Amino acid sequence: MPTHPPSSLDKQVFDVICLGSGWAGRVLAARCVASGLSALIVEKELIGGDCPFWACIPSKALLRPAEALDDARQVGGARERLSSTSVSVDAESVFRRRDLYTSGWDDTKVAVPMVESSGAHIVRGVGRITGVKKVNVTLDIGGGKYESIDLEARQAVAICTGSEPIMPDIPGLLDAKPWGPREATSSSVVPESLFIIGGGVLSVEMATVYQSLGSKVILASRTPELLPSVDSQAGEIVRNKLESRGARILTSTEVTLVKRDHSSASVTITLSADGHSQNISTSEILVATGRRPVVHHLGLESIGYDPALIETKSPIMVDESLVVKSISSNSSPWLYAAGDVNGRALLTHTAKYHGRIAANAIIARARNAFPSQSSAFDSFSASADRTAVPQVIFSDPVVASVGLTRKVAEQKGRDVSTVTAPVRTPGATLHAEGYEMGWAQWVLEKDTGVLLGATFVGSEVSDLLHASTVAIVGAMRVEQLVHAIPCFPTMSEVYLNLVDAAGV
Ligand SMILES: Cc1cc2nc3c(=O)[nH]c(=O)nc-3n(C[C@H](O)[C@H](O)[C@H](O)COP(=O)(O)OP(=O)(O)OC[C@H]3O[C@@H](n4cnc5c(N)ncnc54)[C@H](O)[C@@H]3O)c2cc1C
Ligand SMILES: NC(=O)c1ccc[n+]([C@@H]2O[C@H](COP(=O)([O-])OP(=O)(O)OC[C@H]3O[C@@H](n4cnc5c(N)ncnc54)[C@H](O)[C@@H]3O)[C@@H](O)[C@H]2O)c1
Repeated sequence: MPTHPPSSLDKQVFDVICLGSGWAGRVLAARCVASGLSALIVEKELIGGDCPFWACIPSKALLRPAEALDDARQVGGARERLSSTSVSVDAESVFRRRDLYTSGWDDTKVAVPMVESSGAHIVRGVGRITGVKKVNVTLDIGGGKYESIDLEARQAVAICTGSEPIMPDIPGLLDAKPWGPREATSSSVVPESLFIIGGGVLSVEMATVYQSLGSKVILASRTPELLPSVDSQAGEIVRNKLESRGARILTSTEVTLVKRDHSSASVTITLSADGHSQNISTSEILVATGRRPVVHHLGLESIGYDPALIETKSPIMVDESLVVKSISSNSSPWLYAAGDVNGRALLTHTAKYHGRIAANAIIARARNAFPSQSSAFDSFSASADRTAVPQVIFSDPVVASVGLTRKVAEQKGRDVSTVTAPVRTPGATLHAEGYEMGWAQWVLEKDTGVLLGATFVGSEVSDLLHASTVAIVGAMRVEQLVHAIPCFPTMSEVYLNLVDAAGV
């Protein structure tokens, strides 16, 4: 039952109205309220958005038990307590742990109180823009009845509607009722075999989860390498580990036909690679072929936004303070788009960052204090989107990267060099005797030595990343980084290996 139907609203005018209660909308609303503005969040599903229920939190909750078991297996003294090397995670307990972290998909336990304690108002329903600073909210209350309310924003409306999975147009796929990210993160069933379409972040993380739970995993990527968004060596290391544990990885491969036999519950997949085709049988399929922004049915046409951009489901174009471009309006900037919907980086931490930047801009404009000239490091510009987006891929081993890869830097016409080093430090070997997979790389601007990108691959490397993020944002030169002394014996001594490799 909806807890905050439209009829529960005691006013129709708010300073700020957010469509969507994911991290982008929640951070934006909370910051505006903390500055004395009133804010309303409109949400059509669970309050909290994707991250706590169907994305980051359940996926990482599912990954952690196998990681902990692996760590124990690599450390003498702990290893001996495991009765045999074939000990694996207990699937039922893994799912139970995941259910705790998602609060059983009940948003009233954590997410609603969190928003309410921020002082933002919440209403359940589908939000739609009906004109400049105007929003309509409709809620289906069952029995063919709807509740609806027209609202007005004094300062701003923020589109924080997130993204949705892309379903590729493969004959038979829809009829086979494949899993998407929601089913993969909320399932309490371990399929005997799982065929994953896609070779990106979600594919690799879910391959790791279901392999650890006992499924036979087959992954088909149309790209020649796994994880094409990071440096190819990182994708190669992850591929080798998945294969060493029994997964079958098919690259440069297209799925051309899917056929589910509803009587036997098995699915036959037809694949094509190098002009040859083959059939593979599986019990379940996961589609992990990327996401696109939720821009349809938002009423954007009512304010002159190009219908072709809505039709093609293109990300909403925004300026540096995340104001929507290309709408017909004579009033000062009032419409913002934050998080996945603007397509800049589809990550929770960037959604939070966008919420912060857009809120800062809304507050400054409400106070007539918005600067006439913007600069990269003012608090109203989402400049990190262009230079220093960090991402941790929770594969085995973990891949943590920030900034430019060599390939992207070169595509941008930058003259760069790379230095690489093993994550082989006293800290790493103390962490785990079997620490053999660690690898790190910096991308440096050739003539200045300024750090542009960093990648770390290995167990427990995720927290190594932030130091490189700070160095990239600060445009630090590798000579300066010699003076950032990492502690002994920690894994951060990989930074010594990198400055050594850079010859400084
Ligand atoms: C399986 C998986 C794992 C992931 N793991 C990570 C991770 O480990 N780390 C990371 O940084 N990122 C991760 N991501 C990405 C992350 O989940 C997203 O980037 C993040 O949730 C985006 O937040 P958002 O606020 O933009 O949108 P969302 O969280 O998607 O919120 C948008 C909300 O808007 C609502 N909405 C849409 N239209 C309307 C409307 N018309 N009216 C009212 N409400 C509406 C939706 O119901 C939704 O609740 C993962 C994604 C997936 C799929
Ligand atoms: N740890 C994290 O930060 C995390 C985890 C999961 C998801 N996410 C985010 O969620 C988003 C979605 O993840 P994703 O893995 O679905 O997207 P992705 O963009 O990372 O990867 C999709 C992959 O699917 C491939 N593909 C597309 N169509 C295909 C087809 N018909 N057949 C075979 N392969 C095909 C693409 O080449 C691409 O490599 C990403 O932007 C990601 O950043 C983040």
